[in-house]
Amino acid sequence: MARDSGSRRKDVTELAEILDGLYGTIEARKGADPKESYTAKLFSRGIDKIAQKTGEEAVETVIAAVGQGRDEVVAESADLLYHLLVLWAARGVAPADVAAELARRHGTSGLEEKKKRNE
Ligand SMILES: N=c1c2ncn([C@@H]3O[C@H](COP(=O)(O)OP(=O)(O)OP(=O)(O)O)[C@@H](O)[C@H]3O)c2ncn1[C@@H]1O[C@H](COP(=O)(O)O)[C@@H](O)[C@H]1O
Repeated sequence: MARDSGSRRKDVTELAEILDGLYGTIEARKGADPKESYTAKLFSRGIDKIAQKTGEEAVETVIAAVGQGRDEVVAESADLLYHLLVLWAARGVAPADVAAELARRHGTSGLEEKKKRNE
């Protein structure tokens, strides 16, 4: 059964808090020992490797979406979100930057926006 908007808001707030905490942990791993931390290992390998891993996780998520169960979609989505946050941190993008961009788009139809882009 679909969750009501109050429950959905609570879920989204919880997700935002988790992502914010995870982003803080990721930032704190900059300069940490790559032998002690997977995040530090990714940072030490540079943006090309981080981008490659993020792409792989995106592909694994869509493969799960079309051919696997809900649990696999959830697990691959968590991997993807983690790697996306590492990519943001590597490029100096804060969650607030993406939130602002989504807020700016909110209420504008995707089709309308596409039309403006092609004008
Ligand atoms: N959420 C995650 C998370 N999700 C996925 N992963 C790692 O992402 C990797 C993906 O697996 P792959 O098999 O694709 O990659 P791999 O073979 O290990 O790596 P490559 O050799 O391909 O580079 C696994 O090692 C996972 O453990 C994560 N690693 C860390 N976190 C979070 O980051 C925090 C900090 O972790 P550390 O930096 O390791 O302390 C942890 O407390 C977690 O909260």
